[in-house]
Amino acid sequence: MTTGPHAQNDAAQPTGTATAGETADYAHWADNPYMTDVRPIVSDGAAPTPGCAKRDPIIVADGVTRQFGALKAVDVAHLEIPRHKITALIGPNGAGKTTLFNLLTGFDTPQSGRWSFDGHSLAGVAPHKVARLGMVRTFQLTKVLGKLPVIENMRLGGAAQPGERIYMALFPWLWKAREKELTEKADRLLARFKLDAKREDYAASMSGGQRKLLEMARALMTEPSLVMLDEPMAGVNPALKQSLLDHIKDLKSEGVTVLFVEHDMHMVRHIADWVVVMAEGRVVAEGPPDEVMKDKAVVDAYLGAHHDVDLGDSAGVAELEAELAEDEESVVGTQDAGLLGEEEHEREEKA
Ligand SMILES: Nc1ncnc2c1ncn2[C@@H]1O[C@H](COP(=O)(O)OP(=O)(O)OP(=O)(O)O)[C@@H](O)[C@H]1O
Repeated sequence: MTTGPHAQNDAAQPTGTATAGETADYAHWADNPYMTDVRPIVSDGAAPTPGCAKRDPIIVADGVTRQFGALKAVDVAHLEIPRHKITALIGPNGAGKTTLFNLLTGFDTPQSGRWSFDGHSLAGVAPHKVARLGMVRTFQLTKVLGKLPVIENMRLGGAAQPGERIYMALFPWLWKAREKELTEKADRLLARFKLDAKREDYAASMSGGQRKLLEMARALMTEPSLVMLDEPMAGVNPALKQSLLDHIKDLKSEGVTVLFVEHDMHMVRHIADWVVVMAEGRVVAEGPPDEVMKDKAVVDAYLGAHHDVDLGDSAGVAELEAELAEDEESVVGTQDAGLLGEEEHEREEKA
């Protein structure tokens, strides 16, 4: 697939060298300039503090607030998302991650603030126009159309915009050519995501993981330069998880910027170049995954007083769960359990 941003960002093309230790499976990324770019993500000399300036931001948000009654769901003073990188947006349940996604993509309107994508101001821009500018998203609960075959879901992802439709009605032969082009693109993407065998199946017949893949494939129909994924791993079985991870890395290797919300800390540690942490609507920490997971504000946001845990380490998390089970103030085992509760729930489901 040829994705949009590459040609237009030649000046920003990374020049880093390949990092050592890549496995044979990932050999095709070893010489890829986007995968091996080692230049700092922050702008010259800046420390990785909440709201820090980036060397090459693709999204810049200022003073974005969203209140539901008395609750300030989002209160982001300043945030920059680095171009050509994979950024994870993490935080406990209710931190405001999805609301921020909704605001940035035009699915919700903030009480205040401004934000831009690739230099275009997006305040007040409708979601379909945001997508046309090159910024697409998926949803926590997939929005594939169950009663339509997979191929139709794909074609809709690249469907004509309202103005284009009138034009096509007047000149049907143009529509035929466009439909052929859309179908070919859809088939290429289905093959890439190994969903081609499901082409004629109703989307409703697919597993949760396959629907996530379909939603991601459909998002790529518009050849975006930024893909925003809301909990891509939720409900995905372990076999498909690896494939999803690889697809996300492939996007990066093509110069696509990825921003994703995720509770799965192993995934965050495995693929994120940068992590932004939200708690109670605010950005409370930012930085490379290894450093952020040790940050006191992050550990506080997730785990209260249990400061000695490495959030990316399964043994550490298991130990913590055992500790919390004994702790009367702990939310483990209740509906507020958040990250740890989800991991426990997933294990129960697998058992
Ligand atoms: N439409 C709404 N009306 C009222 N409150 C809302 C609405 N949408 C979100 N909220 C509240 O805003 C806060 C932030 O919610 P949001 O879904 O953005 O959090 P999140 O970080 O994405 O959480 P999770 O990880 O559980 O998905 C929560 O307290 C939520 O209940």
